[in-house]
Amino acid sequence: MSTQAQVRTRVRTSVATVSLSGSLEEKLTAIADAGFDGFEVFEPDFVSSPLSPGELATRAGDLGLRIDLYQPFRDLDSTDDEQFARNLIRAERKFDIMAQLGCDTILVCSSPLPTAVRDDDRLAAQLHELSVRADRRGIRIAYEALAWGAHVNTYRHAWDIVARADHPALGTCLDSFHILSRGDDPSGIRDIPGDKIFFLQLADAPRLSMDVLSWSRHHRNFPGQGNFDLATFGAHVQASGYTGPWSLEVFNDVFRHSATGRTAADAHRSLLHLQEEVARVQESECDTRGLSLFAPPAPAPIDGVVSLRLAAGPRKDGELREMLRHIGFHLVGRHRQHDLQLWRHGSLTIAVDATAGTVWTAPGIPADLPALTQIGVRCADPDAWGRRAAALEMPVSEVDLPGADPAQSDVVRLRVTDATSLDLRSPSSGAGWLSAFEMYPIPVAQWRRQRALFTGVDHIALALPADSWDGVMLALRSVLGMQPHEGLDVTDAVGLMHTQALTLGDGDARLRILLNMVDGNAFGMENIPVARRGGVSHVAFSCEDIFTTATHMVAGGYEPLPISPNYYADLEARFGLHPELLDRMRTLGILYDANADGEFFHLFTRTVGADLFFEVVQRVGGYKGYGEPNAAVRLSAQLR
Ligand SMILES: O=C(O)c1ccc(O)c(O)c1
Ligand SMILES: [Mg+2]
Repeated sequence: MSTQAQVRTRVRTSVATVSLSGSLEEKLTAIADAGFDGFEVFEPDFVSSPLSPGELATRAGDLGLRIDLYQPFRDLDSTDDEQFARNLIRAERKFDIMAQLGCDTILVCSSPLPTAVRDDDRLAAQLHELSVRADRRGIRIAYEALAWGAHVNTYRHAWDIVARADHPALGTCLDSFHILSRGDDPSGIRDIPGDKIFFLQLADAPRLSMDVLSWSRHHRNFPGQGNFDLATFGAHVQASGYTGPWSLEVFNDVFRHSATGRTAADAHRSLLHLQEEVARVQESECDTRGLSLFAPPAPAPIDGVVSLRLAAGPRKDGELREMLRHIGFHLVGRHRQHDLQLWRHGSLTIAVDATAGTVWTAPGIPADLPALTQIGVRCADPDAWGRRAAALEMPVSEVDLPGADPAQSDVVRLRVTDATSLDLRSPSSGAGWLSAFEMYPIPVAQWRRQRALFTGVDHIALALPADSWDGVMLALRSVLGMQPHEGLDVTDAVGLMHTQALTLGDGDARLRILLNMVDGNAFGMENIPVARRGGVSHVAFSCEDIFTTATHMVAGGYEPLPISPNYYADLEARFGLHPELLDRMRTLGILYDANADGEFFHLFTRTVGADLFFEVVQRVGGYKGYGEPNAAVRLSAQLR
C-alpha cells in the first residue's frame, strides 16, 4: 500500500437544463437551491431565453454555479465538403457564445443523418479539424455517440474515432442512456483513459420496448428511478480515472411540466444515492480508484410494520370501523383530545382518524377518499434513520411523544407521498404514545376468544398520481434502500394501471410496498369511476392459513367478495386445482396464483369510500409476487 496520502476530490454535481421545467431563470434558481455545483446549457433553452450570454454567465455566477457544458452541437460531420465547411462556421459562432458564457466544453453528438461520414478516418479528420479550431479558442470538444447515430452509435466507436483524431482538445462524452439502452457492455469504459473522458452524462430509464430515440426523448429519469444498472456503470467510470462532473441529462415528459424545485431536489438526491451505490460496487471489487464518493449514514435494521393510521373523516368513519370489526380488529381505546380511535389485532395497531379535515390536508386527494396517512415501522434506532434521511436531503421530522426521553426521538417521520408518511418508531415509542389514549378494559373472555388471524402486514399499496411517481420511487430506494422489481401494466374494468413493487430485504421481506399509478393524472377527472380517481391503496395482512382466517372473518361479519364462477373454472383449467379446494375457495372468495417459486392465496374486502380496501394473503413456498393476474377479477367484484 502506498504511504503517500491520496488526495481524492469529491464528485462535482451537474444537471442539464433540459431536465427541468420552467424558464431558464427558474431552472437555474432551482438547480442552485438543490445544491448542484454546475449545469449544462441545453441550447434550445438558451436560444429561447431572453438572457444574453453575458447575463446568463452573471446569473450563474451569482448563484455559485459553473457552466459545465454547452450542448448539443449536432450533425458536424458530413460527406458533403461544402456542408462540413458551413458546419465549422456554425461551430465558431457557438464558440463565440461559449466565450461569453465562460464555458469551455461543448458536446458534439454523432450524426443520425444520411449524410453522416461513414469512413472512420475521414470522420476522425473532420473532428480533428474542429478540435484545432476549438483549441485556438481554449475550448474542448466532447464527442458523444447517440444510440441512433447513423454510423457512430456506441461508446467504443466514439472513443475509437476520438483516439484516431488524436487531438488534445478532443475527448469523449459518455452518456449512460445511450450505452445501457442498447444493452452494450459498459466494462470497456475502464480501458478509456480518464482524462480523455471529457464529460459524463447520467440518466436512468424504465425498461420499455420501444425505439431507442423515443425512449430517450420521453422516458429517461434520474438514477434510482429506473431499471438500469448505474452502480456498475459508475464503478467502470471510476476505474477509468475520470474526474469531471457527474451530470444528469434527463428528457422526461412528466418532468417537463412538474414542479421545478421538486424535480431539481430529486435530481440532486439521485446523484447522492448513486454515489452510495457505486461505492458499494467498488467496495465489493476492493477498488478505490476515482473520485471520493458521498457516504450517508448506513441504514439501520427494520423490524416490520406495526401500526397504521387511516384518515376516514367523519363521513367514512362508520363504514371503516365496521370493516375493521368484520376483519377481526377490536376497538381498544380513544384519544383524550382528538377523534382518534385505536384498533388492535394481535400485535397490529390501526388508528382511525375521524377528525374533519385530516384527509384533506393532502393535496389532490378527494374529500370522500379514506386515506392511509401513516405507516408505522418498528426499528431499533429511529435517530439513525433521521440522520440518514437528512444526509440524503429528504424532508424528515422528529415527533416527540409525551413522556418520552427528550434526548432521543421516538419517531422519525419520512414523507413518502403527499398523503402518506413512514414513521420509524423505537420499540419504546408505544408507551409514550399510548398515554394520550383512554384505553377500554377488555373482558378476559373476549381476550380468550380473540385469535390473532394475521401474522403481520405482507404489503401496502399506495396510490400515486403520475407526477409524484419517480420522486416516491427514488425516496424509497435511496433512503430506505428498497429494491425495485419489474413494473407491470394491469388492465381491468376501468382502465390501465401501472404497478411496481419495491421490497426491503430479500426472501423474508421486512417491507413490501406496491406503487399504483393510474394512466395519467386521474385526480379530479369526472369521467373516471370513483373507484379509480385516486388510484388504489390497500393494506394486505399476512396469515398462515387463509382458510382458517377467512372462516373466522366470516364468523365476525365479513362478507366474501362475489368472485365470478368463470374465474374458478379458469383456475381449474390453468392449474388443475382439486374441485374440493376450488369449492372452498369459491365459498370464501379466495383467489389464487402460482409460479415456479410457490403458491399464493389471497382475498379482498370491498372498498371503503372510494378506493381503500384490505387484503389477506398466504404465501406458500417462495412465491414473491402479489397475485397480479387477479387484479381485474378483484376490481370487477369490488365494483359489483
Ligand atoms: O436526443 C438528443 O438529440 C440528444 C442530444 C444531446 C445528448 O447529449 C443526448 O444524449 C441526446
Ligand atoms: Mg447525452
